[in-house]
Amino acid sequence: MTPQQRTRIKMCGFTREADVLSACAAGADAIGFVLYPPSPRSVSIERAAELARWLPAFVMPVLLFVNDTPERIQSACSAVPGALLQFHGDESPEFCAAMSLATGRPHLKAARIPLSEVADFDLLEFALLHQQAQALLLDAHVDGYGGGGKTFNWSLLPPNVNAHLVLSGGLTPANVGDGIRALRTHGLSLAVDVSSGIEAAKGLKDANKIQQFVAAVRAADADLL
Ligand SMILES: O=C(O)c1ccccc1NCC(=O)[C@H](O)[C@H](O)COP(=O)(O)O
Repeated sequence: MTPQQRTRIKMCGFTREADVLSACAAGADAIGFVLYPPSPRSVSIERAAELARWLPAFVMPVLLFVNDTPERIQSACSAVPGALLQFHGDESPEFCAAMSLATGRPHLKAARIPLSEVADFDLLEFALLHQQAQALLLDAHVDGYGGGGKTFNWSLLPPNVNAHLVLSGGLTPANVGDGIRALRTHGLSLAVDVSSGIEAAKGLKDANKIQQFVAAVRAADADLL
């Protein structure tokens, strides 16, 4: 039986102070900064540190990496106190665990799930491999590793995954309730993660969409809790 907990919300890909403030005011639990230069949402370590200083107590900064170096990960952790790490590339379980140990920071590991052959993705095996992760972020497999604004077929994921789950990939105010209902009992707990669905353009968030997204999550929880 999955413990009945409210759905926590991570919002990702921030580049502007005003957007960070909007997300925190709306009720985001975590704010992600993309430290992957090829992404249009990418910020420097210094910029991430500047933006993270606007976070109130108890709103978690998340630093997102794709196949990065231990040195740059360590440098980013020094610049952004208390940040959670998110590994969104091809990082091995050993690398992720070693970086959490070296930095003292928990990590999320992204599972990039094929859009069509979801059934071919062995989530139970992935969870077993990444047991050291604080949670698994279930994202759609898109070109460029992430932030693609596409959903995968949630109904094809197995239940009873022995991990905390973060549903990601193509979530919007219109569909996030369905995602919560589809996956609420699949893991030890459920959170949601969004980037494209709260944007006016890549890296530029829309305050109304942010508020609508949070309201939709709260409404889904109210139905289920
Ligand atoms: O957001 C990006 O540009 C990005 C680039 C490369 C790797 C990961 C990236 N984002 C990771 C996230 O956590 C996103 O929130 C997640 O992929 C969902 O994005 P979206 O489908 O746009 O909501």
